[in-house]
Amino acid sequence: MAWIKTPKPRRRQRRHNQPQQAPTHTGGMGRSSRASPCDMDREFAPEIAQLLATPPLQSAKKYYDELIQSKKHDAIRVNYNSEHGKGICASKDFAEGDVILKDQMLVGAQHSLNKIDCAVCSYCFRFIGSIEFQIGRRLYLQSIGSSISCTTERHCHGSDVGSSTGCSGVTKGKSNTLPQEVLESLINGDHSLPFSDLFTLPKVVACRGCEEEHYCSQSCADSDWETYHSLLCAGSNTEPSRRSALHKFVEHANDTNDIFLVAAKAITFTILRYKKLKRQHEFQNKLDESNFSLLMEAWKPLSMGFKKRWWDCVAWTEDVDSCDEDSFRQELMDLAFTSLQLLKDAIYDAECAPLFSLEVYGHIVGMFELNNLDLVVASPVEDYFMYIDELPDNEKEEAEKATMPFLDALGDDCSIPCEGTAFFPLQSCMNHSCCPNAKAFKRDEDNDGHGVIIALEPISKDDEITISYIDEDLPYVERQALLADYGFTCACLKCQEEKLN
Ligand SMILES: C[S@@+](CC[C@H](N)C(=O)[O-])C[C@H]1O[C@@H](n2cnc3c(N)ncnc32)[C@H](O)[C@@H]1O
Repeated sequence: MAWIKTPKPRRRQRRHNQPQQAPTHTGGMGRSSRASPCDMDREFAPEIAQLLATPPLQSAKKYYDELIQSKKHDAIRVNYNSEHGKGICASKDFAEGDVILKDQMLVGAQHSLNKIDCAVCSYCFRFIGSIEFQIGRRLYLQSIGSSISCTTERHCHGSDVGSSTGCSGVTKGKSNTLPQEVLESLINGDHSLPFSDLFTLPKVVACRGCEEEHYCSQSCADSDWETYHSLLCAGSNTEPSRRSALHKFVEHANDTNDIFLVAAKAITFTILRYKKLKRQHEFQNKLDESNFSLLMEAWKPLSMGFKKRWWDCVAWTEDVDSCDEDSFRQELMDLAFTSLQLLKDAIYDAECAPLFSLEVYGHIVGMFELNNLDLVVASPVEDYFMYIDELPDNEKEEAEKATMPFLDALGDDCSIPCEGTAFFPLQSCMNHSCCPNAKAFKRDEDNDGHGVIIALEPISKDDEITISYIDEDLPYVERQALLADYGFTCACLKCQEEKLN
C-alpha cells in the first residue's frame, strides 16, 4: 500500500456522547420511578442525599477560585446564573486561535479496545516506549488477534446498552505476514527504523504491582498509585480474593460498558482522598471531625459536577435492542447495579459505604454522560510515517525500504490516536451554544490527556465562553433533539433565528 499524502487530520475533542447516537427521544428523562435493588440506597439515604446535593454557592465559588489559582488558569473564571447554573467567563481578551484552557482531567480512562492499538501512560496518556515499540506491539497483537477480535467485536454491537463505550480505534485482528521475530525485535528495541530518533518517546515505567498499567515516568506511576490505582491494582501483591473480584469487575466493564472503569476511578479517587484527609487530621490531632464530613470533603471535586442518574439521562434510541424505553432504562439500572456489586466485592470500604450505593454510582456515570469530553491524543506513529513520506526523494526511497512493510501491515491503523473519555473539572463548567466562541481541540503539540479549549473567534473580557455539545451544523430540529438529552432547549441567537424561520 502506498502512503497517501493527506493533510493532518484536525483533532477535535468531541463531547463524550455526541455523534455516536441517532437523533434521540427523551420522554422519560429525569423521572425515575424505578425501585432501587440496592440496600445501601435505603440504609444511607440521608448521607447519599448530602453527597448528591448541589453544593452551596459559596462553597462552589471557593472551590473553583482555589482550583483556578492553583492551576494558574487566571484567564478564566466560573460564573453562576439562575438560568444555566455554572458557566465559564473570560477574565481577559482572547484572539482567535488562542488557547483558553488546558484542563487536567479529574478522572478518565483510555477505552479498553484502544489499549490494543496505542500504548500510553495510564496517568497522563502520553504515548510511551518508542515508535518501534508502538508499531511492533500493535502488529504483534494483531497477529495473535483472532481471540482479541472476538472480544472487540462484542463491544461494538448495537445491542450495547448505554452510549458511553467508544468503539473507534478498534484493532480488527487483521493478519499480517511479518515474522514474529521481527515484531519481537521491534518491541525489544533490537530493530531500529530510520529517523525514529527524531520521534523519541518516554521510556516505559511498569506499575509496581500489575502488568496492566504502564507509565511515562516514575512520577506519573506514583501519582496514579496515590490517586486511583492502589485500590484497583490486580497485581500479585494484591490479596487473591480481591484480585479475582477486580478481574471480574474489569471483565464485566469490558464486556458491557467501559465507562464503569472510569466510575471505579472516581470512587477510588474519593476513598484515597478520604484516607489521606483522615491521616492528616489524626496527625494534627483534629479528632472532632466526623468520618462523614471528611468523606464529604474528599468527594468535593466530584460533587461539583452537574449530575443526573445515568438511566434517566442517557440518550434513548428506538433501535436499542428493540426494547421499549422503560425496559431500556431498567436495563441500564440493572447493568450499573451488577457492575457496582462486582466493584464492591473488590474494594468495599465501610467508612466510605455511601459511595457504594447505586444512587451515587448511577449519578457518577450520569455525570460522565452529561459532562465528559473525548480523551484524544494523536499518534506519533502517524507523525513518523508522514515525516518519512515527506523526505526528499532519494532519502525517502531508502527509508521506505525499511518502513514500507510495517506501513503496509498497519494500513490505516497507523493513524489511530489514543482514545478514551474523561471528566475535566473546568471544561465541564462550559455551557453550550450552537454558535460557540470556543471548541475543544488538540493541536500538534498537545501530546497528553489534557482537555484543550481554543478560541474560535476574538473573545472579550467578561464574555461567556461556550462550546458546542453537538454538531452545530445540524438542522435546528435535530440540534434541539440532541440537546434534549442534556435537559435543556437551546435559546442561542442561531436557534432563535432558525426557530422563527
Ligand atoms: C456540562 S454542564 C455545563 C455546566 C452547568 N451549567 C453546571 O451548572 O454545572 C451541562 C449542563 O449545563 C446546562 N446547560 C448548558 N448549556 C446550556 C444552555 N445553553 N442553556 C441552558 N442550559 C444549559 C444543562 O443543564 C446541561 O445539562
